Amino acid sequence: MALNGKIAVVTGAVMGIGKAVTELLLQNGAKVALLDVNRIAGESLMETLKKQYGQERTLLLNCNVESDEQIKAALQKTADTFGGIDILCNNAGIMNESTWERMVSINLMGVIRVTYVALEHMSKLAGGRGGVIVNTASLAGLGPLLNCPVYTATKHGVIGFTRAMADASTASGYGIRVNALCPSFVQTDLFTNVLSILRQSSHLAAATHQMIEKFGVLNVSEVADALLELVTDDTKNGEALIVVPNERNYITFPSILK
Ligand SMILES: NC(=O)C1=CN([C@@H]2O[C@H](COP(=O)(O)OP(=O)(O)OC[C@H]3O[C@@H](n4cnc5c(N)ncnc54)[C@H](O)[C@@H]3O)[C@@H](O)[C@H]2O)C=CC1
Ligand SMILES: CCCCCC(=O)CC\C=C/C=C/C=C/[C@@H](O)[C@@H](O)CCCC(=O)O
Repeated sequence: MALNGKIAVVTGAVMGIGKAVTELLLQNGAKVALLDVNRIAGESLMETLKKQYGQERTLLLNCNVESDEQIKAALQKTADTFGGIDILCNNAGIMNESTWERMVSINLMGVIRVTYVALEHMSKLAGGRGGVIVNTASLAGLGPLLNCPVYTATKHGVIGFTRAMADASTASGYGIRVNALCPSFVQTDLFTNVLSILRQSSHLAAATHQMIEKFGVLNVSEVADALLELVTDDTKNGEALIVVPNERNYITFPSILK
């Protein structure tokens, strides 16, 4: 998929990975609707983006992915403003085991909610143009993080949902590719906050620090570049792309499960 003129929706767009993804999509000619709950950071980012990319290529929408009503309004506003939706980056997520039900509602259910509303705009069966959906999972979606079992579960769920939706799209003729991005640790506020929590209490802090040592810490640009590959490579559907520093690999799932 060539990005010039394409219309993208990014959730969790104003900080961290989502901000890097938004900027890379804009650099490649796309228009971007930024969906987030952080108004202050969003308005500050929009000032920068409008100076760099003009007034017409970005749209900031206050949208909590826990709210079906807010999601429907945001995607309708995007379609009305830009003329449709071609790309969806389900990126919004948190890591807080002490509010695990909210984490499930955002990390997994949020991906499901936004995907289902986006199908009404993107699917060729609904009059859409087709397109691509990339869900930000995690390396913790492929293997367990012992200090955050519920976070692990949400990311495993994102990958399972991604692969099932990819197969459903192919079988149904939606014209939409659906892929998952599985980064290791990434230098963002989410990661910094986790480290501060570990310092305070977790008896599993040592094990987590060992994993950080083992897998390394990515910068957000490396993650955004990997997402761009999933967006632009029309051969990719139902894939899970692992991203670690200086390396990217597509996971091969057991053939019995294909
Ligand atoms: N930072 C890391 O080490 C890794 C992060 N990930 C995943 O990447 C995604 C982005 O994480 P980061 O950029 O690190 O986090 P971040 O905390 O830097 O940014 C997350 C963004 O999502 C927004 N957000 C949070 N809850 C929301 C909601 N209910 N509705 C709409 N927006 C909401 C926040 O306001 C923020 O702008 C998450 O899904 C996370 O699980 C995956 C692997 C590693
Ligand atoms: C705890 C902070 C979570 C931050 C957000 C993330 O999603 C980071 C995920 C990064 C890495 C996850 C690694 C998971 C590894 C497991 O699959 C397991 O293989 C670890 C085994 C480690 C070892 O070999 O000892």
